Order: sequence, then structure tokens, then C-alpha cells
Amino acid sequence: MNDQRIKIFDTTLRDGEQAPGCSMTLREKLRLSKALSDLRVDIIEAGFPAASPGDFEAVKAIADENRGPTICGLARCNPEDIEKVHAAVKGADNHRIHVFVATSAIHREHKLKMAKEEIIKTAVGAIRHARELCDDVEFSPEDASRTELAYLAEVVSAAIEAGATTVNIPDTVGYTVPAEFDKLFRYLKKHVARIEEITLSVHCHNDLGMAVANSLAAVAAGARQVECTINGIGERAGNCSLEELVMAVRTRGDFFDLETGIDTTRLYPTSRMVANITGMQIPRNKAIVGENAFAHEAGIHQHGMMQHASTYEIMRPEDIGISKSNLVLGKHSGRHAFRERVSNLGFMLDEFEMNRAFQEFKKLADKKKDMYDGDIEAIILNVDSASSGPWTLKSMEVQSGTEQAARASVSLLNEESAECTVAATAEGPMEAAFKALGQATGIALVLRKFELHSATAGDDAQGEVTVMVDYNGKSWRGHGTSVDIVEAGTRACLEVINRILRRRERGLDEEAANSDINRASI
Ligand SMILES: CC(=O)SCCNC(=O)CCNC(=O)[C@H](O)C(C)(C)COP(=O)(O)OP(=O)(O)OC[C@H]1O[C@@H](n2cnc3c(N)ncnc32)[C@H](O)[C@@H]1OP(=O)(O)O
Ligand SMILES: CC(C)C(=O)C(=O)O
Ligand SMILES: [Mg+2]
Repeated sequence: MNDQRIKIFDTTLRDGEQAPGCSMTLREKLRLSKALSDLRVDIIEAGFPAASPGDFEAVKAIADENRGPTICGLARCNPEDIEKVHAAVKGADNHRIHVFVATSAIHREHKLKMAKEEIIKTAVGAIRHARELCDDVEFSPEDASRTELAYLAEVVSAAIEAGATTVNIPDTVGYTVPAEFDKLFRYLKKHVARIEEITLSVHCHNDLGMAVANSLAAVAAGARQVECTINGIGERAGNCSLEELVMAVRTRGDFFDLETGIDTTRLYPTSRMVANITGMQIPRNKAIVGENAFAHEAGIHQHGMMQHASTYEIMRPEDIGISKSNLVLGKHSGRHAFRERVSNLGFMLDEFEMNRAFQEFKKLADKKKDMYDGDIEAIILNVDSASSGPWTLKSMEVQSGTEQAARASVSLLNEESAECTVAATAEGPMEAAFKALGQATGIALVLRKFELHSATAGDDAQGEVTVMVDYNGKSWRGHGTSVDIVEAGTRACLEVINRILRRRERGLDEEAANSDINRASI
């Protein structure tokens, strides 16, 4: 491997899983390990086999699938843990045993109650034992960043002498800062004999929000393996985020002059998978993979973006696996973006109509947080978006239970106030309601995505449902609100049906797809 290549050591399945609320089942771990292989990480730390029989089984199953990356397991410095790791990972062609022991004064005195010499002896014994079982052995002096520098160098030298092939320097409690970490790595490189014979690694936590910055400082000072997790999940505030680290190295290639082997187009789908499995939602403003990372609402930015994306984006969304940037219309948007959206929706307005529509749009945007294509269409067509027909929902009834198919009966009123009631059955109540709507209106939508947000708090909270549906090969997004989520979903679908029918009535291209639907799915 050339000296410019950084190995990506993914520990989502070990350190990531250690975070409260992030436990994964064996099936989930297997699914994720496949995604990590597709992402082309170099090493997967699959778990801590001594933690539980389930963790042992998961590490073994991942190793036995043997998909390409090196499979690693973590062990304390004792023979039982080490042998368990070996038994779990040995099925993989490339496998690694990772042993650790804390070295800082705080951990030595308060946790382990061991003297400095005892720690070195324990580490050396464990590394030698692991090397008898495996050629690839990593050693981590836990809490390295709070360890006395000279003593840390002594520990690292002893680890190399004992046979460690990778030495990892953890900032276990996210305490260090970039300039200090840079010094630490340069100190080790200067004072540890034979350090150039091993891979020097870094493992940072995010307690002060500097995990990525500290990892990059270590890389700039000579580390060639970075330990990180998808979405930065991990103990407390998390670990160094894999997607941020990888994209920083790639985007600032001019500065770092380094590379990783990651297929960056798999970053977004893998991030979604981790959020989905763990239930740890990604904040909207999260770097690289957050919903706003490639979204622009401000008119000046949108105007710049429409002429050249590089004005306000330093990465291409396609390189991360996101289909395209998102120009979100809102109260900060300007005429350029509005005109483009109107045209994408298939409308041709003269200057007078455009001015009227834009003024109406600004007035509505002042009152409404999210502006959707349905709102813009309603402004252009001069109708009230919430209640515009041709169909309105008069009432609905739903029956469902664990032992029976669900049944939904939907009563709609058309513009002449004639009533149409249709009932349908399906596995779930939502599906039954969609079926009934399709039969009543003649527009059968295919549901792709159903998102529920609580719009208000309390026992009578309003549920706001957003549906993404397909019709005639195009995608549409609709919204509905109610205290009953099935009713909210039905209203969301009816909104789309009404838009399709209104466009049809006015001879507009009903196939113009919603332009705000552009995210890649898993
Ligand atoms: C910074 C990190 O992320 S370190 C990794 C953290 N990960 C985990 O802890 C994985 C999940 N852990 C577990 O399932 C359990 O803690 C187990 C199975 C590993 C151990 O459980 P128990 O035997 O009940 O011990 P417990 O967790 O209460 O205490 C830790 C013990 O390990 C010892 N220990 C801690 N680190 C090390 C080490 N690196 N090498 C050897 N012993 C260690 C402690 O001194 C303590 O020993 P004691 O039982 O003799 O007092
Ligand atoms: C086990 C080590 C590498 C660790 O997770 C830490 O110190 O944070
Ligand atoms: Mg850690």
C-alpha cells in the first residue's frame, strides 16, 4: 500500500454499537457488514466477542461470510478474551485481534489499580499471546491522549517489540485538540524506535465536537489508519464520523494529498441504513449526509447554484450517493428559483402572472414553514391548496385488528357535492384506505414512503403525514394532517389525486414530476 493511502477501520459494529440505544441484532449486523464491504472499508471491527454469546456469534457470522475487508474483534488483555476473538474471526481470510489496556494515570490509579510497569507487562503478554494466534495484531493504549507522553512512547515501543502490527492512539474521552494531537503523533514518530514498521492509527471521540478535526490532525502528522463510524455513532457524543473524514480527505486533496479506498457513492445509502437500523436519526444539518447538506433556500444562494453549483457547494451530491442538490422554496427564496420551479412543474406564465404568483408565494411562505409543489400549483391555479377539489374527504371508517384483514370505508364528495362511498380490505388499514381512494377516484397511487411527524404535542397531538407515491411512473409528494394517522395519510394521498386531476382538467402535463423529490433511497 502506498504511503498516501489511509486505511479506513470501521468500528460502527463495535464502538458504534456500544452507545446506548444502538444495539443491533445478528441479522442487522450481517446486513450492515455487507454494506460496509460494498463501501470498501479496509477493516471491520465487528464486535467484542467476550461481551456476550450473541456478540461472539455475530462476529463469527460476519467473519465466516468473508467478504473482503479484514475482520477484527476487540479483546481485553487476558487470554480468554483474546482466544474468543480468535475463535470468532479466524473464518475470515484476513482477520485481526485488537487488544487494549488503559495507560493514563487516571485509569491506572482509579480503574485498573495497576502500576506503570504492570500495564506494560500486561500489554506485552497479551500482544505476544495474540501474535501466537494471528499475524495481524492491533494494540490500543486506551486514554492515550491523557497519558504522560514519555510513558506513552515507552508503552508503544514495548507493543511494537512484542509484535503489534498496528498501534492505535485513542482519544478515548474526546479531550484533545488538533494542535496538541499533532504534537503527540510527531513526538511518537520521533521517539519510538521501529515505528515506521507498523501502521500508526488514530481513534477519536467527539465529546468536544472535535473527533474529525483531531483525526485529520493525526493523519496530517503521519497516522495511516483512521478508526471511525458511520454517522459518527459511538460512546457518549460518538466517534469520528467516517463520511466526514473521508470527504474531508477527498475534497481537500489539495491540502492532504492522501486517499482512501472508499466508494464514496455508497456513503449516503450506508448512512441511511445505520440510521434505520439503530433508530439514531441524522440531524438535518449533519455534514455530508444531513437533509440540508445539499439543500438551499436563500434566494441569493439559489441564484448562484442555478448558474454554477460550485458557488455554494464544495462537493457534488452524486459523489456521496445523493441524486442532486435540492433548491427548497421558502420565504428566503427569490424569483430565479421560483421561476425555475414553476417551469419544472409544467406551467408557462407571462410576466404579469409570474409577479402575482410570486407575491402570493411570498405571502404564504411567511405563514408556512415548508412550501411544497402542491402549494405552488395551488397559487398558480388560484385555488386553496388545503381544500381544493375535485374531491374532498367527507368521512372515513377503519377497522383493523391482529387477527383480521383491515377494512377501510371512504366517503368522498365531488364538486357537485355528490357522495361516493367505497370500501376496501387489505393487510393494513393504510393500504385499505389507499385502495378505497383508488377505486373511488380512478387514480391508483403506489405508496413508496410514509413519514409521520408529530405537528403538535399532547394526547391530542396532530399527526402530519407526508407520503411519497408513484403514479404513471412519476413520483409525487402529498401532505395531510389529522389526530388520526390513517386519516392524515388518506388526506395526503387525496391531495396528490386532486393535483393530478386538476392538471388533467386544465390540459397540463400531468406527468411533470414533483421537483422536490430527489433523494436516493437505500
Ligand atoms: C474505551 C472502550 O471502548 S473499551 C471497550 C468497552 N467495551 C465493553 O465494555 C464491551 C462490553 N463489555 C462487557 O460485556 C463486559 O464489560 C465484559 C464481559 C467485557 C466484562 O464483564 P465483567 O467481567 O462482568 O467485568 P466488568 O465489566 O464489570 O469490569 C471490567 C473488568 O475488566 C477489567 N479490565 C478493563 N479493561 C481491561 C483490559 N484492557 N485488560 C484487562 N482487564 C481489563 C477491569 O479491571 C474489570 O476487572 P475486574 O472484574 O477484575 O474488576
Ligand atoms: C478500545 C479503544 C480503541 C477505544 O474504543 C477507545 O479508547 O475509545
Ligand atoms: Mg472508542
